[in-house]
Amino acid sequence: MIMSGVTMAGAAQLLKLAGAGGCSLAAWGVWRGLPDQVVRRKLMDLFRIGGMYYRFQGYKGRELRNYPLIRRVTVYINRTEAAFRLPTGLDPQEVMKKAWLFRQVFGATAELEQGEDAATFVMCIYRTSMESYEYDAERIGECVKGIGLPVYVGRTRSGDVLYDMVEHPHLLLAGETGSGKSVALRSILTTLIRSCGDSLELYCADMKRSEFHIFRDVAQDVVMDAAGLHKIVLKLRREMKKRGDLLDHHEVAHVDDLPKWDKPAYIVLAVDEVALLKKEKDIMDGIEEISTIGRALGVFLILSMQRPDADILDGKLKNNLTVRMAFRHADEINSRITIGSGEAAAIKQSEKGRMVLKLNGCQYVQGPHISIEDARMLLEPFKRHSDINTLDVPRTTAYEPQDDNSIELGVL
Ligand SMILES: Nc1ncnc2c1ncn2[C@@H]1O[C@H](COP(=O)(O)OP(=O)(O)OP(=O)(O)O)[C@@H](O)[C@H]1O
Repeated sequence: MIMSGVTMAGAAQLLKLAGAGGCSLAAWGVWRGLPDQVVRRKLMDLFRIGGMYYRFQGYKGRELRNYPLIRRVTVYINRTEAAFRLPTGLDPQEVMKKAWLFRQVFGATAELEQGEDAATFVMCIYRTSMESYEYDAERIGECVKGIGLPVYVGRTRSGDVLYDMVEHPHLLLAGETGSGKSVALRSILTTLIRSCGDSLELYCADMKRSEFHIFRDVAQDVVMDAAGLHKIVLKLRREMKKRGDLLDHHEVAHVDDLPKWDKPAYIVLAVDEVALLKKEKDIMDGIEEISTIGRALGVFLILSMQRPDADILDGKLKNNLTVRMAFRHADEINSRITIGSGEAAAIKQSEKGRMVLKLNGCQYVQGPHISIEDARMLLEPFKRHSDINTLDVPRTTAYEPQDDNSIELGVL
């Protein structure tokens, strides 16, 4: 419900002052104090401080500035909205990069959204902050129904956020210690396991040796050190070679286009604290290779790290990790490495599980909370009671490649 740009009380006060012939200065003072006017002034200051204007030369070479045009400021019961349009020549990316500044000026509940028309933006200042909430397996199960490889991210004020890994393949989670990465990984993997069943083969590598043990006997393999991960990477490399041959044999470009009887399961490799593998060149090369060719072959990555490490994220791997979840970052520089803007540094320490999701633009999302005990209970029905590792078992498919020895074990 709209309360109107000029609040009722404010308008009444304004009229009273004007009607009584009260000094116009007082009326001006009241007008300036109206919520929408305060927002307009603060926005103009923000454009100035943030250099969000188009600079051009005027008469006698004088520098002139063309600022964004504030089209409206509307005060609703639960939020205040301000819409503005950029002047021609000002790059919208420059504004998106400085989205953190809107939170700094208007508080933690301010969010910036880019309109369909690239030059229009809407900033919302909500009255309440996004609340944390518990993982509800039944509801989330309903939400993700029908999605091939669903990643349930969390909630914004306008509803649930989820996506299909098949369309947006490789994911990076980054954030400082205690920001909520492990809980998010737990929730994402629990949802994947529960919704995909046999169409998913999960491999987990926990470099911190902290909690992936809950996926033992559910995932195909859970390893806690570099040597174990090295073996998995080698297996996946062989599997990718097989799948490449399979696509070639059926003359299709993606595993989803294979006939049903010959379609392999999706593979997800989740690595917690990948930065600890920085010196393991073989493993990092293997991970980079998956990020490059895995998509069409149905092999996907979920990587997490505390500090976004520029060495690891430089180059190919960073470009291939198309979806990023940036939990609280220590500073703007780190946040820029992860999502290309400083927004993740504006997340407060108390906002556990809050992230900036970079997927077709950036948005703030609150992830659900799930305890280790609850995850263990939800995974119980999916436990294998024998020790079958499917990549070791020959697949019974219609097509079996003849030459499978072209990749030497031990050499990546
Ligand atoms: N979505 C959430 N909702 C509410 N509380 C959360 C959420 N996520 C995390 N927390 C709280 O924050 C604490 C730390 O979270 P978590 O262990 O996931 O951090 P982390 O980023 O993995 O830290 P580290 O890198 O040190 O392992 C949790 O024990 C939990 O109490």
